[in-house]
Amino acid sequence: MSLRRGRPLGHRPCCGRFRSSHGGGGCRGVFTELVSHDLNARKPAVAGVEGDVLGLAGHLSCATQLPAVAGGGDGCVGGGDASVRDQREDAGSLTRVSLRLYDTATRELRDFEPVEPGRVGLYICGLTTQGVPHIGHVRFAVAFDILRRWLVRGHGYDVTLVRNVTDIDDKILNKSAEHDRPWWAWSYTHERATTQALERLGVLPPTYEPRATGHISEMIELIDLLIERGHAYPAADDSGDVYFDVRSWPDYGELTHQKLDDMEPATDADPRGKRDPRDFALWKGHKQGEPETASWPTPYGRGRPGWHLECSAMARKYLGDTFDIHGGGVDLRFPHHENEQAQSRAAGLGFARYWMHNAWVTLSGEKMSKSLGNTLTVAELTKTVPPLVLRYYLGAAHYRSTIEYGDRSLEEAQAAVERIEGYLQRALEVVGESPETLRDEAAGTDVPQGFADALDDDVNVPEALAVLFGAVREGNKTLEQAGGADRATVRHTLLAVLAMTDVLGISPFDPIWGASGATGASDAVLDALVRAQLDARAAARADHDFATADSIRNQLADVGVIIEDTPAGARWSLASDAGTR
Ligand SMILES: Nc1ncnc2c1ncn2[C@@H]1O[C@H](COP(=O)(O)OP(=O)(O)OP(=O)(O)O)[C@@H](O)[C@H]1O
Ligand SMILES: [Zn+2]
Repeated sequence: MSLRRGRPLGHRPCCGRFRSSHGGGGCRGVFTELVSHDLNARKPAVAGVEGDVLGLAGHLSCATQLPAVAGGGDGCVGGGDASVRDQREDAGSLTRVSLRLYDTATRELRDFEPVEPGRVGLYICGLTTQGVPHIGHVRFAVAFDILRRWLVRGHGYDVTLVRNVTDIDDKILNKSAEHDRPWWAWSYTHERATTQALERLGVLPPTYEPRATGHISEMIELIDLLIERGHAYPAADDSGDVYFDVRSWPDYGELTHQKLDDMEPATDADPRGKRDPRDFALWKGHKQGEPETASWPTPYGRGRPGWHLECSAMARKYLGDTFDIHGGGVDLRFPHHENEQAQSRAAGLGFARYWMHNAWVTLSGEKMSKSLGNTLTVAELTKTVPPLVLRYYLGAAHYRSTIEYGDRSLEEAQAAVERIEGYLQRALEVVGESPETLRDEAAGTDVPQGFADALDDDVNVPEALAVLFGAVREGNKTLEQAGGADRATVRHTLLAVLAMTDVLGISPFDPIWGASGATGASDAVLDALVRAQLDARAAARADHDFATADSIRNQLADVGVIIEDTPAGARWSLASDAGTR
């Protein structure tokens, strides 16, 4: 394959099937409850970073809308069409433009070109293991999981994903002390809870998941470098702190487009030992009353990592001095990411070339947050909502749009998942194959052009879903054709839908849902049991024993199993409140 303009090495062009049949139409059935443009950004510690930080204004005219689930989406290509306009390169063949990502540093959509052809280094800031994760906490992981899948599946990149664990900080020390637990036990308990929550939501494990406390020597190395270059200094008092000297770095504020002179020190900034109250801690000296085990020896005295420094040190170790994408929640832009970038660049490193930030999950317009007490934990919510539905819910909105939590929007997500699942099950019946036998083939199937274009347009999942539901609608039409559906046509659409659900991490047949109790193994057992009942009912009807047949039907209905009699036999599904009756 020859190299094409704007396409990285390893980029796998998609086949272009379905291009015209699923790409067009208007935007129908929007989830207005689910998504709003209200960024509701928490006020930064300094002046000057408010406004359209995620670059939404005027850009996502359609990206914040989800396709109709009841009727199938009609596609939603109007809003983002400038970026999905194909470039003609080879005579007679259309190829899509290359991947474009919204870079929150430059505040524009940029063509994505990796440092090293064919490879992508992606760093995302993971959680501080101070508590069990709520659904706001895990949104970033779902959003970047979709990006990662698309980089691999759509572009053939070899992706190294690093998601750190902040396993020591003030909050962890305070909370563990409150609960009379060692800080490391408290931290590890919540690291496990986080891993379980992410696994439950089908988030693929990162390539590396480094803990801050395992990278002290890398941090010291970076501090030494910064001191040597005149950008850091040990505190003037004997606190053992080491600070970054913001005045020594003229580009400080570059990431969030602020000037140092316009910045005010954070209200909780401790000025003792600092040259400037805006200087931030690279290293925190051990304080009296803190556990000895929460400090490590350094040339500057015993202490523990500063939050910002750990990410710079771990990104460098696993991704190199310069890497491709750095991501995280929008609230991390300042001061965390600004400081990460300043200290890394001041140390002579290139650091991240693209910055991506996801918006918040809000409840009644407020950021879902432990401190506000308006949280819903993943563990609690998935007791009543299938993890697949929650995954769909968190991933379906554009990553730069706020998700306002609401029961209705969760129900809509459930309906969307059921629509996909219902279609896939019917199509599988017609082709007479199982999801397991089709898995490998689906993994090698190209996704429709419109779907690829949407994801190449700054991971526009709402638009990609519109294409997916367009295919489901077409697939359903084919299945309903009088005289029986053509098997080859059904199979073709079935594979395309399976491929699309794979990319978004919402394939109902992914074994991960079985492990977490949503579908899969437990469903297979349930299916066998219900089918045995349906066979008994069919036998009763054949014997004209309608009382028994009705009784079986009623028993199933009582536990939430809905039966639909079709020319091909009885089919069953679960009512949305099954299991809670
Ligand atoms: N409501 C939310 N919506 C989206 N992302 C969130 C939300 N709350 C936290 N995050 C993200 O979770 C990640 C980890 O955050 P962190 O562990 O610092 O918790 P936090 O922001 O202090 O949460 P809380 O306010 O609930 O204590 C960050 O990337 C942050 O952007
Ligand atoms: Zn970080």
